[in-house]
Amino acid sequence: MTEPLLSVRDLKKHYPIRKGIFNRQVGAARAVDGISFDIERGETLGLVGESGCGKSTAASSVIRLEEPTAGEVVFNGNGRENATRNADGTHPNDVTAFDDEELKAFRRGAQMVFQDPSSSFDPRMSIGNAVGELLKIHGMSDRYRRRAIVEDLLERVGLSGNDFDRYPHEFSGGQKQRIALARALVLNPDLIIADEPVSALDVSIQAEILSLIDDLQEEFGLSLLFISHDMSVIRQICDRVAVMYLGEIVEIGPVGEIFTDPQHPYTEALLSSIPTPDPRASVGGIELKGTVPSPTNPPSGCRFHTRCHRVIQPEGVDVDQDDWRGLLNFRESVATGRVDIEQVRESLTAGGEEPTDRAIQAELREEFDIGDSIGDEDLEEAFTESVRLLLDGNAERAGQFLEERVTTPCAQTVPERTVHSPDHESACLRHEGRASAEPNPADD
Ligand SMILES: Nc1ncnc2c1ncn2[C@@H]1O[C@H](COP(=O)(O)OP(=O)(O)OP(=O)(O)O)[C@@H](O)[C@H]1O
Repeated sequence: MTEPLLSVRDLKKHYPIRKGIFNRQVGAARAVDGISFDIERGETLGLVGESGCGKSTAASSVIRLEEPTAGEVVFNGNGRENATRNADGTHPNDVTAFDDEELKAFRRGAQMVFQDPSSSFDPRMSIGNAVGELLKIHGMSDRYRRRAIVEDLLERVGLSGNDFDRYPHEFSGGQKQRIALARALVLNPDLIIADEPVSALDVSIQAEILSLIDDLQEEFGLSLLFISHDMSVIRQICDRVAVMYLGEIVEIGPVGEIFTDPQHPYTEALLSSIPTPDPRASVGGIELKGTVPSPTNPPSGCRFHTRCHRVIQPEGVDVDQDDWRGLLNFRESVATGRVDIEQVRESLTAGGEEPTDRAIQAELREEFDIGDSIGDEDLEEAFTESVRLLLDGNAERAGQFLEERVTTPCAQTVPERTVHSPDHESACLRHEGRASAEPNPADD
């Protein structure tokens, strides 16, 4: 078996949070919190997730635009193929340990393309010089040779060699992204990391650029790490996809399988948000409410449990899943002081309704999508009793009461990775008991 071009193991990037006059560290934003994946030669791996999941931080940590907090990034390109581990277990191709010279060489072999092509160019530099700049930096002093290489590349990305002397403002967004691709290719890299390369472009132009990336990948034998928040873009361009949520990879597998047989509820929810003519690929109707929580204080257990539509019910309980989700949301809102009984009273009165205790309870049921009666005596009692405590002005006790009575395993246990088929893994407690993935050596 050939070695992957890139092997990322347990990569972490934690940003320190500092406070006070002594700038003391009081916590950390765990933007990337232990991710592992490989990219084979010629392969495109997608990294998908909502805004704030840590995709860009992952990309810039891989390429060392940011210094990773921990983990290993083994890059076997640039003539560094077939290296073996050192006796002390470190790897000679570990980018995180490269010195300046090795880093410079690595940056020849791994290039980045960013979302906004407009801000990636100096408006005073011709696009030919912008594309050729890296050749100069990396030692090619013959400017006629540089020009010939750049003109050829401009043609390969669908522009003309005659565009060499033109300036960025003379080009559209799509054309600028073509120029950015030419610039990324000029040093003949093995890997391109593209961070949302089409999301700033019109939909009609997106397809053209995706198809260009596809062609270039084939022509140049490139590997790609392709970052996007958009599942439909991922489907068009990627071979495999890693789904990222709050600093972690929750599912990884071949694109075809992930689209037809998603295993993690977060993947289902992302898929559900794209319109598709293929009924097999649609898991419609799942609404991802709210936003990704802060990585400073991620939820316990499975990080997705606070938004998950499949969150597990306690042993022996079998109530309507929407009621269960609603009850957990209610518990969370009470715990964080976001249920304001006075406000409910006022809004009932403003609507011409008498704010009786019963009306307030009904209003809360509606607000949290909890049915008229939860089909489990204990849970129904937990709800009504906590509302009674809130009505009595005892919010703290209501919070404690719900915490004791409304619990899900998903908040308590960190899910292990489960293998569904070769190459397809996810981390969800619902699959516990099925074959676990081989332990990741970097997790030790
Ligand atoms: N320098 C920083 N200091 C503290 N927190 C940061 C820093 N940079 C990013 N973060 C936090 O890390 C998390 C991940 O951010 P990141 O930009 O990597 O996510 P993303 O998935 O790429 O989202 P987007 O598509 O919006 O860029 C976010 O919560 C963000 O606020």
